[in-house]
Amino acid sequence: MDFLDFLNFGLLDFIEIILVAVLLYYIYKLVKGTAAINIFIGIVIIFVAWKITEALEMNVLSNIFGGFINVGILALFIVFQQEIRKFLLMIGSTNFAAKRSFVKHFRFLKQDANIDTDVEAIVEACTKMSATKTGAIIVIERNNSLEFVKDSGDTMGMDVNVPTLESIFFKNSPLHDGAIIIEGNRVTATRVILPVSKSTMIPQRFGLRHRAAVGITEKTDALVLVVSEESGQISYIRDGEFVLYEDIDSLEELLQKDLS
Ligand SMILES: Nc1ncnc2c1ncn2[C@@H]1O[C@H](COP(=O)(O)OP(=O)(O)OP(=O)(O)O)[C@@H](O)[C@H]1O
Repeated sequence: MDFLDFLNFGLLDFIEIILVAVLLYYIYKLVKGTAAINIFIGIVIIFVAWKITEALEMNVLSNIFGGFINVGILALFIVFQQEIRKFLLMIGSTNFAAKRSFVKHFRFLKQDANIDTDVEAIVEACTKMSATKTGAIIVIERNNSLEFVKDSGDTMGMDVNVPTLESIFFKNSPLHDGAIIIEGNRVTATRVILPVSKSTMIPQRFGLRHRAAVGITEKTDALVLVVSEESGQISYIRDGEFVLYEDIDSLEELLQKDLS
């Protein structure tokens, strides 16, 4: 009855299949639209070629392909450095309510993050800048630290309110270039240079400002609002993707929810 062994399908097998599916989904989400997908396909092709040449006893070729594969896990860590980092961040900042409230207990360590963000003021400032086609990029920190990008700009300590946000991005202001970082209800940095996304999924009409917004949300769980200088359009970017919303009230609701 050995050949029927595969029918002994237990609960653990079922759970394993679900977990593998979840893992594959996250890997796909990670490499979707990036150069990593081509590298991944390349590795799979070399692996298949290695197995075929090994089975056909084509020793020279199989040794060459085998040599590539045997460089192994170390090469994978180097090639997929960014993706592995993002993967770990993604796991670390999963939206489980329990995890979020757990992280919140440690927020007392950061004074700024302890105070609720004035979402209403941020959205109102964006609406006003949208009407005057004033370009802006506002990054709101959540659980992942943004310290690594803050260094590229100027350290600030201003309360979040409509006049402050408007005056930062006012075209003739010395602070208007680059992004601002908001922690809790404070603008803690201005003129910040964010990492630019290399994703091929971003439509051509979007320039560097929008790519920078996607870039920082690919690497961290920050939320970003962008006001386009060209069209006045307000974009909401989270987890490396543009979040669609119906009107300005639903944008405010979305932000409130994502920050709670
Ligand atoms: N890496 C970056 N980090 C932060 N801000 C950036 C970055 N790159 C560009 N910006 C900001 O975006 C501004 C304009 O960029 P660009 O016109 O290419 O963006 P865009 O996405 O087309 O936006 P818009 O619709 O407003 O023109 C720059 O002047 C700068 O303030």
